[in-house]
Formats: sequence, C-alpha cells, structure tokens
Amino acid sequence: MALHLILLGPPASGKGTQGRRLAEREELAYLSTGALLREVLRNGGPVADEVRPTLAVGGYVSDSLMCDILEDWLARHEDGWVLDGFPRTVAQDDFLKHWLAAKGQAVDGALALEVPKAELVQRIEERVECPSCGWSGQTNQLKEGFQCPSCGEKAARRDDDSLENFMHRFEEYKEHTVPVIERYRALGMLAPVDASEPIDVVSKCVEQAVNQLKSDGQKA
Ligand SMILES: Nc1ncnc2c1ncn2[C@@H]1O[C@H](COP(=O)(O)OP(=O)(O)O)[C@@H](O)[C@H]1O
Repeated sequence: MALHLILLGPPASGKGTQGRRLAEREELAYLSTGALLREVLRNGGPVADEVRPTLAVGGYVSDSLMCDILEDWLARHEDGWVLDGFPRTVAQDDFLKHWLAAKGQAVDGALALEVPKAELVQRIEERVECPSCGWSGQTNQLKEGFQCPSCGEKAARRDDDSLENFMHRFEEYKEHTVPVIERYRALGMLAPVDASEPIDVVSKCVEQAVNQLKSDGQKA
C-alpha cells in the first residue's frame, strides 16, 4: 500500500530523526523540505538567492515557491512517502490535497510531534546536521572529530540554529502550521505523539500511531 504520511511539529521536535526512521521502516520515500532548501543554498543560483534572506531570519519561504518544489518532488516519488516540513501552511495543505486528489489519492494521516518549548530551546543549542547525507541529531551523538554517525563526514551546526532565528521559526509555526495540525485533528486524521521522550521511545510511539492510522484506513 502506498502510504502518504505527513510529519508535523515545531522546530527541533525530532521530525528529521523520526521521519527518516519511519520512512525506512515502512519502505517509503522521505523528504525534509528544510534539508532540501539548505542544499539549494549550498548549490547557489537564483532560487538560492531568493530564499537565503528568508531562511537567515527564520521566516517561511513563499507558498508558491514551496509548492513548485513539491510538485517536482512528488512527481518523482509516486510510491508513498513521509513528508517532513510540508505542508507548513493551510495553502500548502490545499495544494497537497489537490495534487493527490487528481491522482485519486489522499493523505493517509498526520503525526504531530509534541515537545515543550523550553526543551526545544535546549535541543536547538545542541543540534547538528551532516551536510553530506542529511543526518540530523545532537552533538553527543557525533563520533570523535565531529563526524556524522551515519556517513562519517564532518557534521556542523546549522546556520539558522541561533536562538533568535528559532524564536522566529517558532512564531511562524504557531501562526501558520498549528492551523494545519488543527485541520487534521478535526478530520480525525491526527496522531499526536509525545516527542519529549528518548528517541527510541518516540520511535515506538510513532510506529504504534502509524499502525493505528493504517488500520483506521482499512476500516474506512
Ligand atoms: N514548507 C515550507 N514552507 C515554508 N518554508 C519552509 C518549508 N519547509 C522548510 N521551510 C524553511 O526552511 C527552514 C528550515 O526548516 P527545517 O529544517 O524543517 O527546520 P525546523 O523545523 O527546525 O525549523 C524553515 O524555518 C523555513 O524557513
């Protein structure tokens, strides 16, 4: 069954870590729109110039550009996916629904990772990412010499992980993404997950939530 799952939650709630694990377990494609945008920045060009000022201050990139990027990615991944970082606004959610509906498909469910703000701030201070393979985690997970535990290349803090930038992203999240979460909750398609627990515990909860979403889907 080609599952279409979306992962919602504030910055640093663990969407990258859990999204990758979930996609691997379910044999689905995985997209982190944040990682994709950071790759665009590294490669340079007109799109990089367009998004750089927004990313630098923790703002959301325009819906039209994000939908264009997604349209291209979705067309290349038709066998099911986990989306991390999209839809981040109600307009992006409308786009996704229409895109899937045109193919006779729909989102199967949304997972919302929940973490208190104070804990998010702590995580941001310790967060690192591997520019080579996209792995994301905490500094204490790195191997000696700041090496990525997944591919061995050098990991680094993200340019946008200053406290000020996080605060702006968090406000954007409350204003634009929480309404998306409420939409899925109202539809009975939201699985909230306590993501303040250790990584393996959260993975287990995500697995249970996805199994529940699958069996709900079979009953519907
Ligand atoms: N769907 C999207 N719409 C608008 N902006 C986005 C979207 N996805 C990613 N971004 C931009 O990329 C940044 C980093 O995203 P991400 O890596 O998911 O980090 P986090 O969830 O920790 O903020 C966001 O703060 C935002 O500026």
